[in-house]
Amino acid sequence: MLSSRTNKRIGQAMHDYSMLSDGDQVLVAVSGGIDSLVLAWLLNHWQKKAPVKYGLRAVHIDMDVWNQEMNVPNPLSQVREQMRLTGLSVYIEKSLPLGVEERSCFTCSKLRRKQLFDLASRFKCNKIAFGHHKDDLLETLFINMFYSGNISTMVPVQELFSGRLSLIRPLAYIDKREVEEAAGRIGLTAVSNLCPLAGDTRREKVQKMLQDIYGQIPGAKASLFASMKNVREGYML
Ligand SMILES: Nc1ncnc2c1ncn2[C@@H]1O[C@H](COP(=O)(O)OP(=O)(O)OP(=O)(O)O)[C@@H](O)[C@H]1O
Repeated sequence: MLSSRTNKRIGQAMHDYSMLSDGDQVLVAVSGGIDSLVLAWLLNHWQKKAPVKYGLRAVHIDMDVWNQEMNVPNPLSQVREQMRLTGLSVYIEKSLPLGVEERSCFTCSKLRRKQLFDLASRFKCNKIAFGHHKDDLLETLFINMFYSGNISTMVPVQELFSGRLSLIRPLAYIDKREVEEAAGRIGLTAVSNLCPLAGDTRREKVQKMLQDIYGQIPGAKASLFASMKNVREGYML
């Protein structure tokens, strides 16, 4: 159901970083956004044909605190419905409590990450799959340079806790447009994100800047992406 180009690129990323091995138990982190829905469909679909045998457990952290704050109904039934289309059942757990004074994008995502680590341990999963894609990786590279003074990004595979847990990003080689195209082919629809803090302004600024560059310099996106694999350390300060 994926285009052969998209299929090939995802396979390449999985292969380049040895993302999956026999016996892996993968916790699939599903926000309800289009990226993680496509990810869930993909991992479920590949499980049937992959040469390695792995288990899957999809989880969604219910951020009801934000729905209440925005006075909108909880979209859980939509998350369940979309997950049904991916072929995976989803375990839903309420988000950890977030004090009023702690409400920031940073704290919220830090707590969610911690909760995902706990869920992985509880479900005996050695990997957590995230829906980040190529555009996310490129934006993070620039956010880190502009705002934190370092050159780094989210990596396709990241080992934590002395290798007891790995984060994997199978969509790392495909861009947002390809994820959306895949979603269209599969018939998935994003569940809207009603977080009142949504719209990370730093990310939005960088997104706009990058779109502008891609429009002006043909091939810039491919070059920038290639640069992340081609750091000439001898020519850095
Ligand atoms: N509430 C959640 N429950 C489970 N996993 C989540 C949740 N929110 C985010 N994630 C995971 O973290 C990744 C990045 O989160 P981010 O907030 O950037 O995603 P999003 O843009 O809201 O949704 P998506 O990436 O699914 O389109 C998601 O792709 C997903 O794997």
